[in-house]
Amino acid sequence: MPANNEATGKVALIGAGRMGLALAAGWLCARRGGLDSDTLVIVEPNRSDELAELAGKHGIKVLPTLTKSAAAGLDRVVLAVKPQALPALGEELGGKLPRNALIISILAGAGLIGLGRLFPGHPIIRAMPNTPGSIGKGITVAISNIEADPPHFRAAADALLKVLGSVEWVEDERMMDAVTAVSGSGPAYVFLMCEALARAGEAEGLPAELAEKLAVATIAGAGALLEDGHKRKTADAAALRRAVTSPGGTTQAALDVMMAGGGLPMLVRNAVAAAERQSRKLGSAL
Ligand SMILES: NC(=O)C1=CN([C@@H]2O[C@H](COP(=O)(O)OP(=O)(O)OC[C@H]3O[C@@H](n4cnc5c(N)ncnc54)[C@H](O)[C@@H]3O)[C@@H](O)[C@H]2O)C=CC1
Ligand SMILES: O=C(O)[C@@H]1CCC=N1
Repeated sequence: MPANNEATGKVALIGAGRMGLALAAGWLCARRGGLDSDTLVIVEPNRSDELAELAGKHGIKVLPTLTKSAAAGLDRVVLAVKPQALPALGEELGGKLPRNALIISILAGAGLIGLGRLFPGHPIIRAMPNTPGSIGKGITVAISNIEADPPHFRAAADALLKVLGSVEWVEDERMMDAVTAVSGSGPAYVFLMCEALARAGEAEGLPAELAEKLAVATIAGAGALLEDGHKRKTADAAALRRAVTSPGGTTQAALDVMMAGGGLPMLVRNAVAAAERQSRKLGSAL
């Protein structure tokens, strides 16, 4: 791969499900991505309508499996299959990839050592994005193996991952399972909260459509306010929560219920611990 010129080489995306499609859509967006039909190949055995539409619009080749000719000249290979599919994928790709091709894995649990066994000698980056990345509002945390230490590898990965939003780098791989549990899975916790808030509104007599509208607007608005307070360093989540909570008021009544006996903080603590354990378990099975 040419040093300091991260966007010139050929990229293969292996697996175009939810996350793979979000990545590909970002790369093919002229303003953000910089890849085109000459530089991107997608490997996906199950063509969804979304994939067919995206590939058709940009003239991207979609292959059911990576051929030797498509692998020639690749400098970055992004793995976006389920962790359970990784061992078979290692065998499928083994020997086909150019020796110095950078492997970028977004698989939950899959550690650098295990990936290194499947792709020996390759520079490898383990990354954990999240679904808000599909609208450029995600956050990805990444770590590289020793072979990918030279800065141009990180720059090459950054260029691909940044289409999803911001990218943070860590040096201690043990953090990746916690990252997966917090920001990788985290959107689901917020969506569950939204579902629960809408259902509670309905239970209090609101029409379903209005309850859902209120729940969505409240979560989206609170998120935007939180992000603004964080960026401008004016208010954190606790300060914003206190600003809603009048003494003896309605919010206090609700928060008393949410905090009773450890309440929501303890539930979230236990939930994140379960996700972190599951990430390690997925990794140890590889
Ligand atoms: N969905 C999420 O919120 C996040 C998922 N991840 C990770 O991203 C990876 C993909 O997740 P999703 O996109 O949600 O899954 P998905 O199931 O939507 O997509 C996986 C795709 O891989 C394809 N596939 C399977 N075997 C293949 C092979 N040998 N070659 C090429 N393609 C193959 C499947 O047909 C499928 O379309 C997982 O490892 C997950 O841990 C990471 C961060 C967030
Ligand atoms: O649930 C999962 O395993 C994946 C990883 C993070 C979000 N989804």
